[in-house]
Amino acid sequence: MIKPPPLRNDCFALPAGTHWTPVVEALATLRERLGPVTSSEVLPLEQTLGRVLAEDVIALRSNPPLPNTAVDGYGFAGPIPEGPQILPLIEGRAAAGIPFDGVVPEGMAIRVLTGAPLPQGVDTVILEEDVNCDGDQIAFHGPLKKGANARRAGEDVSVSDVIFARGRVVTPADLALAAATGLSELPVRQQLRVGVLSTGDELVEVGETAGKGQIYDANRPMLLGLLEQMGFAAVDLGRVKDDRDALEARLNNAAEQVDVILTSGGASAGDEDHVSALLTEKGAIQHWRIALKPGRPLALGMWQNTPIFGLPGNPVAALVCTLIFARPALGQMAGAEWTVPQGFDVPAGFSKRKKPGRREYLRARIRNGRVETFASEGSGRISGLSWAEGLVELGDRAAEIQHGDLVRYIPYGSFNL
Ligand SMILES: Nc1nc2c(c(=O)[nH]1)N[C@H]1C(S)=C(S)[C@@H](COP(=O)(O)OP(=O)(O)OC[C@H]3O[C@@H](n4cnc5c(N)ncnc54)[C@H](O)[C@@H]3O)O[C@H]1N2
Ligand code: MOO
Repeated sequence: MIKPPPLRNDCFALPAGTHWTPVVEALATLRERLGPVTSSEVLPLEQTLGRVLAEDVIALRSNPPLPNTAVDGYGFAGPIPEGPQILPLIEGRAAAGIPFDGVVPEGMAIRVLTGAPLPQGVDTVILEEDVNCDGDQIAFHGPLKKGANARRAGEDVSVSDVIFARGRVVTPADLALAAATGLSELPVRQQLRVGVLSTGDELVEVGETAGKGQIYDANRPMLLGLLEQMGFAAVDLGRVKDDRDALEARLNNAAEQVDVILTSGGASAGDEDHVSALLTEKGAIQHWRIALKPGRPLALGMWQNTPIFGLPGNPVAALVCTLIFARPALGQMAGAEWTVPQGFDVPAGFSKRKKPGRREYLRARIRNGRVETFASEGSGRISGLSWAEGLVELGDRAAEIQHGDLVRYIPYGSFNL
């Protein structure tokens, strides 16, 4: 006679006998094994936003290129001693883009406008609001330090300085710095091509009529959107049924088109979980049981030299695994630095008991200085992903969290979302 196993209330309990790979171990494997696969090109500056720099970048010009005035006012030679001062004005003025070519004699002043290169003989400027002027001379109170209200040539960046390190992702501010230092083009890497494939007999396409037992493919638009926001070239590989031959054919095709493949669904060990089965049988699989909630049946493997992230089908798990595992790994494959998402310790606005021995991510947001979490931890509750503005990360060892305890909150923005 067979006996039933003891009942489990928590479907996420870590069954004995399986090796549960800690998150840090899986991350370390990815970091160690996945290197840059993209080639480089030189692009005009305006096409480089979000691209990864292929080389260190050197300033071709100083910023500012010449000493200049930081304010509208009057320029002269400093320093100026304490007490009332009267200086005669010389004819002419210096404005941004229209320098004054003459020399300002010692003891005289000249009208200057913000950004104007300092004329010869001028190293100090007084703000026009602090001056009385009758057209021929100016009166004001000292003291003024030599160099007051002036900017030194190269005080921000000197010609030949390294302004960006290889592997940096170009930001809008970087476009300003590159332009200011005379760069009209940058050496960047080509975008990493990341394919997204959904698996499952139950899936239909948005816009189609969903029959009984069918659901709309929600993961694909989400994953394609995530990848695009992270700066990768997202490639839609469509959907495939729970059929091993069809999946194999689709993966063969995908391996020729893209640098890396994300699948969702079929990552677990059920009868219809073909992704993990196929990878085990004909590819190579690195990890597929991770001490993580949600996202424990994550498959990390290779198919014809193309890395595959076999994401769990549940949308919440698919998103968490993409942010935690795929994002830094894809970044490194794209030639960028390995990234660790920036989090903050914030008092918990919730209490919770947790199984030690696995890491957990909860959908969360901050209200009134505390982190609140979504009402359900169900991995299919997609609405919680939209409700949330970030994730709470509970470390492997955490067991009991009480109101007011500090917990790690990682805003979506830390993942570039
Ligand atoms: N006996 C066990 N069953 C399950 C385990 C387990 O350890 N033992 N793990 C559970 C966990 S945790 C997760 S997560 C899921 C993940 O399994 P799979 O990756 O094999 O995913 P599927 O079974 O194919 O799908 C799970 C769930 O997600 C829905 N889904 C799939 N693709 C999409 C999509 N593109 N858009 C929207 N929803 C999708 C699918 O219909 C299922 O409801 O396994 C648990 N089971
Ligand atoms: O861990 Mo599953 O990945 O909860 O949804």
